[in-house]
Amino acid sequence: MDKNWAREEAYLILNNIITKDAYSNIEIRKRLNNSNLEKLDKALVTEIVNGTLRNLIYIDWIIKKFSNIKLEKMDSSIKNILRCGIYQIMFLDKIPDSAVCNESVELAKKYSSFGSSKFVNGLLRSVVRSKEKIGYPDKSDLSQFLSVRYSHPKWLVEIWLRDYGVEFAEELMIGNNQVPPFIIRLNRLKTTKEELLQHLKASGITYREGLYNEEAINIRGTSSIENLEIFKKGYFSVQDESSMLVGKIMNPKPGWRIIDVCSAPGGKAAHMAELMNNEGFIVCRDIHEHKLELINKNSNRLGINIIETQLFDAKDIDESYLCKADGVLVDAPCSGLGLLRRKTDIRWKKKPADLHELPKLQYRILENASKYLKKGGVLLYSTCTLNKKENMDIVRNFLASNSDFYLDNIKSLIPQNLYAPNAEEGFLELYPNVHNTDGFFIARIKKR
Ligand SMILES: C[S@@+](CC[C@H](N)C(=O)[O-])C[C@H]1O[C@@H](n2cnc3c(N)ncnc32)[C@H](O)[C@@H]1O
Repeated sequence: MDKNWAREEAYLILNNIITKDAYSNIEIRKRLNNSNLEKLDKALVTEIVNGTLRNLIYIDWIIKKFSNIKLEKMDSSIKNILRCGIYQIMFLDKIPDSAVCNESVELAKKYSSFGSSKFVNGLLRSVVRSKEKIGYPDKSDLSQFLSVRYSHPKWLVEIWLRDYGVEFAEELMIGNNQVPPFIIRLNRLKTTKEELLQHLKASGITYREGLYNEEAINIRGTSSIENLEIFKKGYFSVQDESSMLVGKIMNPKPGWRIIDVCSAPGGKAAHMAELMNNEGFIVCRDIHEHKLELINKNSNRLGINIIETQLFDAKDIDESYLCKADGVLVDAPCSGLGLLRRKTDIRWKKKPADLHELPKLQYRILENASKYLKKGGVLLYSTCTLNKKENMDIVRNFLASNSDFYLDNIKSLIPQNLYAPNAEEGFLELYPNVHNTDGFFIARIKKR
């Protein structure tokens, strides 16, 4: 295994994510799919990039502690070399600290200058010398302490302290720093569970059952899922169990007409089509044309032919669909704060201002979408965020102004082993620290 190469690749990927604003999950997948590195090296690259991003606030706090140059003034390549180095020193046992220092110095010479390599050497060696006593900021400023301790932005810590209290907020942040499980969803239109499991085994992939959904399989042992023949044949999709619960709680029947107003890339629509045994009709809309293409490609791969894609802005109303649908899905654009484990860059790329406009947009989309529903139809509102203003507040406001709608008891629709204290009230909140899923919100609303 060539650790040097792997660590250079990790630095290059991290640099692209931070300086070119690339999405962490997409950048890692793209670079590793095209790389000649071996499987173990690829795993190390992923670990260093995601680990550094997950712990970025803490790592930057350490750099500030040891540097006589202000972080903001530092050359970005040097900053990112230091970040990768400090992650390895503080969090990884498998690489000796001296090797990390030496290789970071070589990277600094290659991607910056000889002078900067001396700075990198000095700083990293100081970190190594004091690593046992670096600690965290003082607890007198609790949100600052938690922000650095768990590498979450201070503004987000403050929202969660307000919404959940200290103990739960802290547990949530610990949950967000865990490596998430890799879950796939069996496609019963194409294969059986037994057959899929045999194929996984034959491809050297280890697996266990999902936690909540019988079509969920938790897998390990592959870094390039798209290259697998069984993926190309449409035997499965990649989807977290939280998202699968959207389909389960919609509980669509064969023959239903469904409108998915914010549908791309179409994971939940495809699941609903599978649950409907590919019988009925699903209109998938989005405002981004290129994303609709992904839905079409995915439907073909999965053998689904009941999905039709349409470019349509959910802020507008389509008179031709009024009172026509058995089910309407509003999987709303949101702040994505439930995905911190998976999309490791979200926590420092997101800004508080990004959250301000969302509730207005979400409310408008929900209100418009509700008009497409038949009497007795199901309106499902979901987000992958953990922010009450984008979740229950939207649903409550909607119900307050639309008396012909009510929250529907979902107890019989969710797995018995799922902790869901609000199921009878018609909604579900999922948390990484409680459910080991992405953070998610789902409400099932019915029209009288
Ligand atoms: C959370 S994602 C949907 C994920 C999808 N349901 C799935 O399971 O794959 C939200 C989607 O809403 C789309 N979107 C954002 N604003 C929209 C609008 N005004 N009208 C329609 N779609 C919108 C985004 O492009 C994005 O694809």
